[in-house]
Amino acid sequence: MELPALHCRARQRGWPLPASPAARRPCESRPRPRHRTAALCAAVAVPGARYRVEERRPRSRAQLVGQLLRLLQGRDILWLVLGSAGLLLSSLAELASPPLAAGALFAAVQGQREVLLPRCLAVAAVALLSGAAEGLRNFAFNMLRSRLVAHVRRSAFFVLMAQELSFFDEVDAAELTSRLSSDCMSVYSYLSDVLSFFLRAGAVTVFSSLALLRISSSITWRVLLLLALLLGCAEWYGQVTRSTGRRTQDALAELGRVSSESLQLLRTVRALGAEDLHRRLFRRQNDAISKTQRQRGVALGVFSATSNGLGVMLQAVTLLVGGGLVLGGSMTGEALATYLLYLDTLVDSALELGIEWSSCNDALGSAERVLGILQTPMVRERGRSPGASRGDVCFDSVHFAYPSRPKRQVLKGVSLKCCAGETTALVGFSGSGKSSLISLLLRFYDLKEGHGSVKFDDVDVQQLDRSWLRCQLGVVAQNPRLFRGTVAENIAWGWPATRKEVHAAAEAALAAEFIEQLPEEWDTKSSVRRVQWNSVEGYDTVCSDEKLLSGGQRQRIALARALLRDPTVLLLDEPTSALDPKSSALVSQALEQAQWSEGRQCRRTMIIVAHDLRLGAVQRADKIVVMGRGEILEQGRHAELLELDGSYRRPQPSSARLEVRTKRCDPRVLTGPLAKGQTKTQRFFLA
Ligand SMILES: Nc1ncnc2c1ncn2[C@@H]1O[C@H](COP(=O)(O)OP(=O)(O)OP(=O)(O)O)[C@@H](O)[C@H]1O
Repeated sequence: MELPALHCRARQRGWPLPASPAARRPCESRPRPRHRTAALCAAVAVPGARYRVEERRPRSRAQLVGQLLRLLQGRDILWLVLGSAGLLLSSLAELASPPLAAGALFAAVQGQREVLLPRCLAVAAVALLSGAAEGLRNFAFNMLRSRLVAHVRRSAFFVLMAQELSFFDEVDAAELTSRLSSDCMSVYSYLSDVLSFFLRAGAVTVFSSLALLRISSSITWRVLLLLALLLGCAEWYGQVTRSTGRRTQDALAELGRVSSESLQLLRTVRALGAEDLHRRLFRRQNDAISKTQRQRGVALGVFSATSNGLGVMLQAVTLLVGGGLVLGGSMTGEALATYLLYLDTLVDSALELGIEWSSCNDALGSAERVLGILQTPMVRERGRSPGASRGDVCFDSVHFAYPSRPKRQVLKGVSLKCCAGETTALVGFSGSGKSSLISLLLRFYDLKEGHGSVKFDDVDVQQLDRSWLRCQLGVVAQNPRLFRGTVAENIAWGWPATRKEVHAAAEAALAAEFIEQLPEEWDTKSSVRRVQWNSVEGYDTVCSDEKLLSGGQRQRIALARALLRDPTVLLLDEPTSALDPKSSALVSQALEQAQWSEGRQCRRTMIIVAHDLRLGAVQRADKIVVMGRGEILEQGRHAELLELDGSYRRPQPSSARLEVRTKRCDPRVLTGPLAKGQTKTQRFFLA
């Protein structure tokens, strides 16, 4: 059968085709209970495994199939049994049909009216049975696939969400996103190919070969020789499909990365005048995809020509040898007709088998990657949740290196006590480890044993429940990010709050005034909220990251977010960086106001990371800690440090000051050639 006809037939039957994995149908399934997801993850988890996803790939195909089958539970088994029953019935019906059809044909040729009708009825009955069995097979396997893919995708997402931040330092988030979307779909095609289509084609190939051997072994060995050639050809085509498919997937992933980065950072791209560079990068990947598609097209052309030629040759050889046997009287005409019909079935199924073998291997690769995610151990440990907290923070001889750069010591024996209700300002050179201290307190990273400890209310943070700990700590990051949603939703993100509480938090963060003046833009989702909350204010304006709001406004929304949770400790990482003096003054005022907790009727502990030493909150801090190269250089109150006449009084030029100087001097001096032995810094100061 011709390849396009084969594809067309496959499409009619709802089988997936190897050339267009992307076009395969998406699948949905009913949500399942949580414990099921945990069970799925546990089923494939390898205890004690390292973080890298690739390192834990299963070694053999059998292991992989075993792992996929272990994902089947409960009702999945029922769908599997039903699908297999349909598969068996449809294969048997396909095998029963050639002798019945040949019998009916010969009854008509020989004028045997009395047997013609029953034979035709038998052909019709087998066709009906085959149709029903096909329907059952497709329906049951489709149900199975969609349920399983939804489980796998959800489990993979939950596993990723449960990872520590250090996991994402080591793997590419874009790659993980691609695995979640495209590879989960490929698991779907894997199941579709192997369980439904591939097994059926395999069964029909074996049974029809046996039937051919039974009818005439002398024709069959010649046929099988030619068939081996045909299978070799299909295997070659499969290899080409596999390698071009893999290259296309890689190029598509890169194309997605380039295009999303270009569009997300369009402002920066424009400001740098780098549009041409981005066009070139995009074109390179796009051309790579076209090239692999062209190679695939050539291979398809060669394969269809060869397979059609070999198919015709098979029939010619059968007619030649079989015709001789019929003329010699050692074979009946009916047997030859049955043989030809079986041959057609065999060629069809053998070609399908050859083609699907390759797409099955492709999908197996994807399944492997997805299972790699599922094998990543989740952080499950539950620590203590002591109830109320005071807000004492203590860093005790902390030595720390990021897991992705284990040789670079970021903190070298830092000891620091931040008493409850006091404000501590961490100042110092860029890269000296200030934000790393905050990350350790938040348990974004854990200290290794013997590398000191971080204590919250005199308890090592590693013994505390992460969620409880993070509820006690309110964070305003250096560059706060907003989610797509209304301003009110953004303030209450992940926290059950009433509208009144959202307003109070916005007021405490001095954000209420600008929020109320925001334009009212609605989308369907927020208009639901509008009815619920009966509100028509700027709080329902839809915003998203870096859209609509300025840096200072986003920082105040982040402060409102933190205050809504009424934490005992406020962690502020560069709260006024990149703000103009007016916004900076507003945020400073908001911070001063934010230190008093109305709910707890006490002062919060505040830890401020700052470059701007003029910030009121820094100068008024109970303790100012000056850091340099992972160590504490000096600490004390503002006046004490000024008196000390050390790093605090005469800091190295910070990035902000560098910026001011850069604006004043001739840019050519900064970009011109360096004198012999001169560093860029020396050139800058000379300028
Ligand atoms: N996720 C990470 N993985 C590896 N290294 C990191 C990571 N985050 C920060 N670092 C490195 O740790 C060092 C300290 O960084 P940190 O952000 O703590 O400094 P900082 O004092 O807060 O700097 P800045 O004032 O510029 O924000 C830097 O050398 C930085 O390159």
